[in-house]
Amino acid sequence: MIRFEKVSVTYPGQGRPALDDISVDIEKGEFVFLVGSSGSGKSTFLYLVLRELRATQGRVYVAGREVNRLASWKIPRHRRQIGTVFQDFRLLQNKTVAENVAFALQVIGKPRAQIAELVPQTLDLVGLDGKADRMPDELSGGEQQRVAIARAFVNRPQILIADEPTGNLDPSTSVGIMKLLDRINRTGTTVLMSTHDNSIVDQMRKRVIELENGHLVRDQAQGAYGFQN
Ligand SMILES: Nc1ncnc2c1ncn2[C@@H]1O[C@H](COP(=O)(O)OP(=O)(O)OP(=O)(O)O)[C@@H](O)[C@H]1O
Repeated sequence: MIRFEKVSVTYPGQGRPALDDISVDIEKGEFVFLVGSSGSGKSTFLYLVLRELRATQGRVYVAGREVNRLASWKIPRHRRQIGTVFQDFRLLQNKTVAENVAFALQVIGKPRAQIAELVPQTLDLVGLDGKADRMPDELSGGEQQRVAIARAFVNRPQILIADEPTGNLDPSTSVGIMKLLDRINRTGTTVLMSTHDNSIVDQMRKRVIELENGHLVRDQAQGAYGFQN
């Protein structure tokens, strides 16, 4: 589903590459944690998948397409198959919960009847039934993140990218968010999540890819946050 072949990225004016000769293969339906200290290259990795950024060298394939070579008019369609969730939720503050989720479908031209069906269904899935008419600032952080996940998932993307999704949440709320991401993964969605949260990585025991100064230093099935034999 996601394949990096000898990928390097050097930002303009930087001597040292942010990613250096990364090769990795992520299969459809996998759940992968991307870990590493600040500046190790995690966001750069995610930006490549989204084609927010192009590799300086090497090839990035997403769902069978080499994204570096995508014509610019094809990029929106490419991004449509990837749902994204961020640490800071990024909800539209002047729209209700249901409107935030519906908006993701409106911008891609989904018919009204389909939106009316998918939005409540997805709010139900993320545990927000009954909160459809609330405004984002009337919700807890965990609930806001659930809205963001509903918005990312409502179009049933093949891939869900979560960049530090629990970074602003307390530990017990984070556990609920992880259960939800796990449930989404079980529907067949490939989940790629960057995190600094060692207890979550240790609890989930999923594949762990660790970056250090732009190098891939560990790729371990059912791994922990720090290396353990
Ligand atoms: N737009 C940019 N221009 C120049 N250098 C950049 C740019 N974005 C990132 N970098 C550099 O690339 C390296 C990797 O950064 P990246 O943001 O991918 O790390 P990260 O692992 O996501 O860090 P964090 O955990 O703090 O989000 C760092 O050395 C960073 O300073």
